[in-house]
Formats: sequence, structure tokens, C-alpha cells
Amino acid sequence: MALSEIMRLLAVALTLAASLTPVGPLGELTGLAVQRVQVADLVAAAKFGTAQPIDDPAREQQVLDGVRAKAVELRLDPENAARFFRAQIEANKLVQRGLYARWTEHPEEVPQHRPDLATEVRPVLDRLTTGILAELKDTEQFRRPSLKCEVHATIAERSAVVLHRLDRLHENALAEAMRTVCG
Ligand SMILES: O=C(O)C(=O)C[C@]1(C(=O)O)C=C[C@@H](O)C=C1
Repeated sequence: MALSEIMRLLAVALTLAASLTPVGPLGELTGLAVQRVQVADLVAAAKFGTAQPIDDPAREQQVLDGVRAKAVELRLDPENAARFFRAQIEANKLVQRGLYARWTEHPEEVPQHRPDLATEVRPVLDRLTTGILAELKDTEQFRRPSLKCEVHATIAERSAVVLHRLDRLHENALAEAMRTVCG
């Protein structure tokens, strides 16, 4: 087989892998948590080198208030949903801090483009919030605290790391994001 054909097949395989969902009943939810920790790269790119701090307690409050309100509409326990989102926010900050450290040490890796936080980045996070809440609803029966849920969560998480080829920073952030998924 020619090298060009192998390269073409490899590219197809990588595209397919990237579009796949992590395995099991918590796969979709885990996939959305992956997207959220990946969007943290854009958040960091928007803030790095500006006066905007990583921690924005007012925005966090706004996110969590919105989550509680939508959870009530969906007949989800609002405090349970807020707990899951607090973990998403901590995971996001973990990535931001990791990238700040990386970019401070290697300024040549700082992204060339600085996206706008309010108009380009937060709308993506807001769309993910809606998707994650819908998945929290769809997976309610799988997420009661049990060994079964922990097994499903581990399978989804490990498969996500492989499918999305997460580096250690994003792998650790995903673990943080999924910490409260069962219960
Ligand atoms: O919107 C931001 O400024 C973010 O940094 C994102 C985010 C989040 O995960 O939603 C994380 C940290 C901030 O404290 C507020 C919100």
C-alpha cells in the first residue's frame, strides 16, 4: 500500500475517532464535559495577557443561577445540577491555570488570536450548559450513587481520553469535571 494511501486512511480514522462519542450510558454527558474542558483553551486565550482574571465569581454565580433555574424547569434537583456545574467550572479553571503556566514558560506557544470572551467564548459555554442539563436529565436513572454508575463513569471517561487524545492537563480536568456525576 502506498504511503499516501496509508496517510489518507489514517486521516479518515482520526476524523472518525474524533466524531465518536465516549462509551456507555454516560458517554454523551462525558463528551459534553470534554467539550467544556476544551473550550477552556479558548477562555484562557481570551484572558491571557489581559486584566481579566481567571476567577470571575460574578460570572460563576450567573452560570449557577441559570443552571438552577433551568434544572427546576426540567424537574431536576437544582442543587444536584449546581454541584455538577461547580465541578465543570473548577475543571475549566484547572485548564486555564495549566495553560497560563505553560504559556508563561513558553511564550512562543501563546495563541496568536485572542477570541472575545463575551461574544465568542461564553456563548459556546452557554450552549454547552443547555446540552449538559438535557443530558443530566436523560441520564438521571444511571447516575444514582452506586458502583454501577461509578463503573459507567470510568468507562466513559477512559474512552473519552483515548477518543479525544486528551493530554494530561485535559485528562485531569475531565476527572475533576466528572467527580460528582454519580449522585
Ligand atoms: O467565563 C469565564 O470567564 C470563565 O472563565 C469560565 C468559567 C466557567 O467555567 O464557566 C470559569 C471560571 C470563571 O470563574 C467563570 C466561569
